[in-house]
Amino acid sequence: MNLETLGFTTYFEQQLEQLRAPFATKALHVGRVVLEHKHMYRVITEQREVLATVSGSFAHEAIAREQYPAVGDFVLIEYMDGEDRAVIHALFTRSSKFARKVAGRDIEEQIVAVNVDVLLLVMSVNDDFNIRRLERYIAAAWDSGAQPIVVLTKTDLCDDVTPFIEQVEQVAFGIDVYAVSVVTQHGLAALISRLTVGKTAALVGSSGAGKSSLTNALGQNEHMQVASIREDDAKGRHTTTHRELVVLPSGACLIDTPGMRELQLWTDSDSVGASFQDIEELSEQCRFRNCTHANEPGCAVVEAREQGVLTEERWQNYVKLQREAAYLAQKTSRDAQLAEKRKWKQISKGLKKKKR
Ligand SMILES: Nc1nc2c(ncn2[C@@H]2O[C@H](COP(=O)(O)OP(=O)(O)OP(=O)(O)O)[C@@H](O)[C@H]2O)c(=O)[nH]1
Ligand SMILES: [Zn+2]
Repeated sequence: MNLETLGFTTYFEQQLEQLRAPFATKALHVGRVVLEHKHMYRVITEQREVLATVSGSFAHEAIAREQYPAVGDFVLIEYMDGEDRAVIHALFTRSSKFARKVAGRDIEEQIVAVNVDVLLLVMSVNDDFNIRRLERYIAAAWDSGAQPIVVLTKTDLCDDVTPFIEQVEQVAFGIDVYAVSVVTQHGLAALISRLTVGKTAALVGSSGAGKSSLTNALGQNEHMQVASIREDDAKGRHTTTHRELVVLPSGACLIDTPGMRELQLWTDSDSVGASFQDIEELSEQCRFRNCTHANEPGCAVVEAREQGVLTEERWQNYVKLQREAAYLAQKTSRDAQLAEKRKWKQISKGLKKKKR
């Protein structure tokens, strides 16, 4: 598998020399993480597939969880002699990142996939069709750095997809919409033509939206099987797992991880704004620059709502997402402050000990 097929674009190539420099005496290879085990990574290189762990100094320098490799990452690895094992020495800077909130008191980011170029927002045209949910996904996509694409599935189940596409286009500015059916194959070729060599795509969408069916339809005759990998666990039992990054016959890579499938919002106010450009544009027409769109005179947002140009549902969803983004921003900075405080406590404790 050559590096280009693995999605190693000029963005990553440009980092190579600098990243390699500190390891001049080592024979390093570029690889891509296709699966994350506990403290172990399945990595594909031009030559082979290996199981890799991070080096001691890598672990020493990685403080936050997000500094560890994730599915989709490019890494510099060193093969271990005579085994299909390797050591990860360095991580390439990511082009995009998907994270979710981890349940618990502290809000921690858990990375679910990285280096995704195209995010396929999968939604069916039957009972799963939900414009408000789509708005959330679009905000998350812009936030990550990936380009969103809407994929409406199961078109064979409705007589006319036009009204669905029109509804989507009203909330998805500048985003391409594809309507497909895996039953009739309708629209698949057009979607596949977007998934070319060097691109990495990922799927999000609710349960039953048709993600697995779509993956199978896109992955026919694939080079790198979605098929299971047999391995032995710590107790010597055979287990099977799946690669979470595969190369499609069209040449693109496809990431499909459980975390990605149930992606939640981890977003900021800017990306909410990016997916509600109509509201941002209206705000600029308000008489007062710091208009809260509540009851100020000359408010363009209120006017648009009254005239029905801006629907009540869309406005409410915008307010809700902004509130969530504000809450997260506040919570994150408070957690960061507390962490900083703890760190200095540790340091001053250490100093006191030394003095004694
Ligand atoms: N009629 C029709 N049914 C479809 C189509 N695509 C998927 N389905 C059906 O929809 C159901 C759900 O599809 P899946 O591909 O399993 O959905 P999913 O998004 O992977 O669901 P999770 O695995 O729960 O996340 C299955 O019964 C599929 O057979 C389609 O194009 N047309
Ligand atoms: Zn206003």
